[in-house]
Amino acid sequence: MNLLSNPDRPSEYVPQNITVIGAGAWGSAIAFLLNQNHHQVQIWSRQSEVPLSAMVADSDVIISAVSIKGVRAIATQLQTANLRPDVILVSATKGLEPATLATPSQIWRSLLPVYPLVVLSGPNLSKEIMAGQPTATVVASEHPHAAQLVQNIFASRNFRVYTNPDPIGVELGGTLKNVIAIAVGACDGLNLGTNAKSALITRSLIEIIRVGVFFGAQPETFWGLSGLGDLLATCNSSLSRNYQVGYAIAQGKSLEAAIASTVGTAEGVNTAHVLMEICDRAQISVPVSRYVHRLLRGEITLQQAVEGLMDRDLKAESLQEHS
Ligand SMILES: NC(=O)C1=CN([C@@H]2O[C@H](COP(=O)(O)OP(=O)(O)OC[C@H]3O[C@@H](n4cnc5c(N)ncnc54)[C@H](O)[C@@H]3O)[C@@H](O)[C@H]2O)C=CC1
Ligand SMILES: O=C(CO)COP(=O)(O)O
Repeated sequence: MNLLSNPDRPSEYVPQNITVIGAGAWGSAIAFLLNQNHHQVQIWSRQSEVPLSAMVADSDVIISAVSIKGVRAIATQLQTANLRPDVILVSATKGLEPATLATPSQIWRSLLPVYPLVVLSGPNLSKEIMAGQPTATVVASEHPHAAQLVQNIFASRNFRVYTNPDPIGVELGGTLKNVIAIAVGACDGLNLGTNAKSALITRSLIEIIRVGVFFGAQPETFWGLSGLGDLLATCNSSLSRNYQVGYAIAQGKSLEAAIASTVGTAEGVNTAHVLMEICDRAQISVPVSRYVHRLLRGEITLQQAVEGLMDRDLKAESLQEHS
């Protein structure tokens, strides 16, 4: 595929020096997309022999695609690196930090506040991207020029990129749907049917929006690719690791066995615990996520979770619920 044949690409576009941090499934897919667009791409991982600080010295763009447990360590290393003054940072992680309850972008902003930060999130199952299947994503930033630059470096015939001015909303859409994918995987594993699955996804979107609004996000962001879009992708695909964990639990596996049988990181397990701490403190009603959390902690069985959700008080279909 020829990058220059993309009619949307501005004429002043030039290939960039890009470092991708993280050589897991997502970092590899990101590097694959950028290589297809003829950028100078290097991947850094904990196994690399070159120190991260040396590798990023000439980078125009640095993209972090590590799991949440690595984000703070990576950002801390970059604090003392000799970064280009105009470097753009991109966060592609979907998770929440247990110790601080922070999102990845909040960690990046707190440690490296002077550089423009872009959040990349959307319905982006890495295996489909690696297979060249058509995909869309969102790049969100408070710095429109940075979002546009990242849009341009990624955009291709197979990868359509939208900008968005609500980074926290875009980030939370991708992060919180992982908890719901565990619920929907369990729903499918129990063969509860399409009505149940549809109800779970739809009611979950409302609770995701409640949390998003608490973080200062725009509700309409969650109707887009990084909210509803990623919910649909992750809850409808056995490629999703989070879905796989829920499905395996419904097959009778313990959480430990479900995680062990899943290749790669299922962030939703950790996210469920952190999310509950946030929602308990802020009194946000997230019934589906709460049942997932209790299930993962072994406090209830899957059958009790299903019954508990169906037995809740009758109410209006409202976003405003606070109980
Ligand atoms: N695989 C996918 O389809 C997508 C994944 N994501 C998100 O990207 C993140 C990474 O996911 P995957 O690559 O799929 O997981 P993975 O399990 O395949 O890879 C995780 C990566 O994080 C690195 N890492 C973990 N802990 C670290 C630490 N303490 N210090 C430095 N590096 C560390 C690992 O070395 C590895 O490179 C997750 O937050 C995930 O939710 C987002 C979109 C799509
Ligand atoms: O975020 C993803 C797709 O957008 C990947 O989902 P899993 O982490 O559940 O595999």
